Amino acid sequence: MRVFTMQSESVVSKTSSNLSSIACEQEHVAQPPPSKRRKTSNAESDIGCTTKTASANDNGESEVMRLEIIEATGDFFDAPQNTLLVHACNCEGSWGAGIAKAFKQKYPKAYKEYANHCDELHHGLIGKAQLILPVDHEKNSKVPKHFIGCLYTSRGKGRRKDSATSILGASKPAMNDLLTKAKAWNEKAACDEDKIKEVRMCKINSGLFAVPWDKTKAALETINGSNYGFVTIEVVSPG
Ligand SMILES: Nc1ncnc2c1ncn2[C@@H]1O[C@H](COP(=O)(O)OP(=O)(O)OC[C@H]2O[C@H](OP(=O)(O)O)[C@H](O)[C@@H]2O)[C@@H](O)[C@H]1O
Repeated sequence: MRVFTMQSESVVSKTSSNLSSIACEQEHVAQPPPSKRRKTSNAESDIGCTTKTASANDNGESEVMRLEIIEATGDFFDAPQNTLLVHACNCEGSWGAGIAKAFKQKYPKAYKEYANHCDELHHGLIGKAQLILPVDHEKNSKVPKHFIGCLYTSRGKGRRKDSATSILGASKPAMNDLLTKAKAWNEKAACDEDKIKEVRMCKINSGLFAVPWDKTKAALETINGSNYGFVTIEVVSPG
């Protein structure tokens, strides 16, 4: 068991064990085909699977680059290795419906980490995030090396879900928290194969949480991506 801490807070799930097996595998796993991309921002052409990283100016200072949300259509889970897949979660430990149910089916060990985290911290998770390492991935396995990002945007689910205003208010801090954890992970990663290479998200909050996507998108676009080294998030929805 290896716990990666920053400011005395658990940065990644505690049972993200066996990092050595995740670490530095010299794999040559075929990359899935790129999703069909539909540009809805003024991003540079064919930004494709590469998450832009923040750069420094001539004085060596980080430039302020707002988080850019690039929308595409395709299979959300058909993502390259080392992608961080992000979705919104309740704090009750349930991935029982919507895209969360698909996460539970595809990444059962990750689900246990999520559920344990909720058992431990419950509603204290609101506005925070959990970064789960690729615990379902093993060398040469068919399960891709995907990190999972849980944004705790509502305390409850179903009828007990928080108000749209509350969910919206929790979304930006939760994403800030996730990107902080992703940055910290990449800085500590032993080698390139361990790092998060890009960030992919569904239209969080827009389904069962019933918050209009444009509102969540606008809130996330105010984040200074250059603080974290990630300035682009690809949002992939079914075609
Ligand atoms: N299989 C699939 N493949 C690809 N895209 C899929 C998909 N299924 C849905 N989408 C899309 O994914 C976006 C988000 O829609 P969702 O309704 O999932 O999530 P949300 O963020 O509004 O709400 C979170 C709560 O839903 C869960 O349910 P439980 O509480 O567990 O019951 C959680 O645990 C939370 O509590 C929408 O664009 C959907 O079109």
